[in-house]
Amino acid sequence: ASSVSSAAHSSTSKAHSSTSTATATSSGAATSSSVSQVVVTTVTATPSPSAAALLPSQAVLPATQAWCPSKIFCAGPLLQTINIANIFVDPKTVVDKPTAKTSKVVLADFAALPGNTSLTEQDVVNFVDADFSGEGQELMAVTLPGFQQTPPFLANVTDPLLKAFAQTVHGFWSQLVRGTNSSTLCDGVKCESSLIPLNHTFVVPGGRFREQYYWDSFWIVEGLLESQLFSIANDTLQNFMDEIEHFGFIPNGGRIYYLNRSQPPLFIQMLARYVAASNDTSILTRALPLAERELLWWQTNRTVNVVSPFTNKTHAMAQYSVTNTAPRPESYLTDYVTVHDPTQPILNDTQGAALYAELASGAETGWDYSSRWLTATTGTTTGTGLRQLNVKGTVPVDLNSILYKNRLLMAQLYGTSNKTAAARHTTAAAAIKEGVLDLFWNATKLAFYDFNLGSNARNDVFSTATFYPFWSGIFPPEVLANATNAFGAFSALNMVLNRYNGTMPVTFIETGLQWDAPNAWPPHQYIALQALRALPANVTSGALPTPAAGANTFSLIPAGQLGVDESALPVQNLGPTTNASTSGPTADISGRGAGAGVVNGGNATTGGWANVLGAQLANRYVAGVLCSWHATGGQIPGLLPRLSDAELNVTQSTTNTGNMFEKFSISDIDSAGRGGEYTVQAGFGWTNGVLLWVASNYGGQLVAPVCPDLLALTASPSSSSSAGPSATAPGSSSSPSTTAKTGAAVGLTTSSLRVLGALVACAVAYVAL
Ligand SMILES: OC[C@H]1O[C@H](O[C@H]2O[C@H](CO)[C@@H](O)[C@H](O)[C@H]2O)[C@H](O)[C@@H](O)[C@@H]1O
Repeated sequence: ASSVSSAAHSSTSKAHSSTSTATATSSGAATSSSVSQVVVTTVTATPSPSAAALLPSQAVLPATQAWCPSKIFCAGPLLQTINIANIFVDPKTVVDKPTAKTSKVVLADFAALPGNTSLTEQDVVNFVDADFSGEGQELMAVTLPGFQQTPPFLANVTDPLLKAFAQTVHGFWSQLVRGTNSSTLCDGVKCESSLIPLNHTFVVPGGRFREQYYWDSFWIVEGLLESQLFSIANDTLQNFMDEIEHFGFIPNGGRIYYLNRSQPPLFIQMLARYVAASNDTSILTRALPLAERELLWWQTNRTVNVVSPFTNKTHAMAQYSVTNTAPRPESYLTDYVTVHDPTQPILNDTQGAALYAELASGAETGWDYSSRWLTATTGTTTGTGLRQLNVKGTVPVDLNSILYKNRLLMAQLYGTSNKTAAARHTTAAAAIKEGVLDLFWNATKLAFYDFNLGSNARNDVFSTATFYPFWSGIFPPEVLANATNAFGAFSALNMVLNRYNGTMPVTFIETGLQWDAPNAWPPHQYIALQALRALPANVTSGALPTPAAGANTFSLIPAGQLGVDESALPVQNLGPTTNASTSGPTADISGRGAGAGVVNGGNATTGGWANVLGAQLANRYVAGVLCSWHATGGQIPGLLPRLSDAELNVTQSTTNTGNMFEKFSISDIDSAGRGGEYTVQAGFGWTNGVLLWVASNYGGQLVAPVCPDLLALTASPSSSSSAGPSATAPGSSSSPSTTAKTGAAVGLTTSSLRVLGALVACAVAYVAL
């Protein structure tokens, strides 16, 4: 890097709300040419009312984790004490702060704090302020090399507003591209940091996710390739290759506290997409041996033999399974509370350790957390739900579909250059495919479900994981047999498009977990779209089925597929005091017929049912991203005026310039998803990547959406969803919602953690007595 100037806003704690700006100069470790000014952190300090209060007593420390030896950033007395003090809104903040002093001095300062019985929150605040610096300070923004204002894919987008929006999103890469700042990087002596320094430029998801993430990068790379930012895509791959070389696998994210786990293994898919888009086959010399190594890691560390109760055949299948007996450092308080929850039965050390392993395994899935991983789906508050995690007892359909596709891509990438290796991967793929069809496919319900090792049967939670085998090219014989069955496998998506304003939710179960209803995530819209595109033409060329008179699109779904009754489906609001009906013909808020009248579904599309659903979902995705961005302050000069302050006040966005959210909602298109253990993040890598991919691939079919009227939203008391055209006027102007919107934060945050923290304090005190 030639010139460097990085400004990092470092908010320290809730009790001390000062903000500092550090300017650093460096030669930089990033490969790109120059560095621009950027704010790299997002945490807002909030004053605590209880700074003078004594800290609650603590549970016994968990075992030290061999994989995470830092006495500062890994499980141990220092991290537990800071978390018990609960001085940050987000427990990830402190583990992303490099120390301001040597490790030795930090540990000595910690040891010098008053003993547990007289330690106050203010003592901990003072300690953190004195001994740690700003989170994310080891990273710097870098200027994108080869950035084109008008990349070729924009020519595919015909609607002028959407063309301009896609171009705006293309410009957002500059806000998310990072390099390691060698001048602020800790050497482990002068200071210590949790960052895994990377040699090459990378793109972060955004918000609290300040580092490179594994599976997020797949959708980021899809977008980078549309933007023709080939060198950044290459850099991303080089970083992953460095990690495989160094660690033997790709960690969840670029911090040492992620080193006990991976994430959905999409490196080979990124590699194949990069080679196809750039024609740069030279990368394969380094990449193929390392891809082999990654596959071997999954085979050695994450594979179980499953004897099928259906065919009695034995299949070697992959699962997410992490060895871990302590809270995740980045979610320390959350995990600690889950294990020590006083409203739940007391767990002994072995049970607590097993639950910590489940929590880490859940994070490895990328779907942290979901009813997919629970042994039961009742009693579903976050606390009680997570007690029921059964990730290690689950064989997931999406993971095995990804590995199947990885094997096929490896065979393709070797091609004729190494026929033996190609044949080996083709054989491995065939074995996985056999296992996927045997263990996960339910030929009656026409859907794929995870396999439960405990019950030796398929689970019945229907989720977007059902689309992964289709995306990877695995088609059950029933689907290949006829169009009715093929549609049946996608009939839930058809129902969503007709019955709701938003996109495909993860599941139809509302648990408060972020990978459940009502949340709809960008990666899954992409997978569903790709699954539709992958279906063979002979089963997709017919018209979109329509419900019988008096029925709605729920009736087109095979019996039992969703695992929930129609009356238990999420509700769609139609106005301040009106919900769509939960049964009968008016439960569909759209018009009927092949593509006609689906809210924000674009113009009627010609072609078979899969094309129609694809175009509708693509339009719906763009509607959700654009409307929520506009509702939080986004504007496009000359095409999309900024909303008035009165309107932006509804989303608390009067000083904002538009959020690209990480997750969305089945029913709201003007706000983000909700729930989970951290507040909704904006940025956002995969949202942008999928938006650009959709713009490129569906550009001619995209029509500017009708966004909800925000002022109408303030008209009424609380409700969970918003904003949709009324049932009588599909596709027309918006109708009101009842939700107080927020452009920034939703979910289990400080106050709920404080309450839980207090409960835990009581419980621990009680146990101590
Ligand atoms: O800090 C809690 C958890 O946060 C991450 O998970 C979520 O964000 C990731 C980045 O966008 C995404 O890859 C993942 O699917 C999300 O659920 C992190 O990956 C977890 O390991 C972490 O514990």
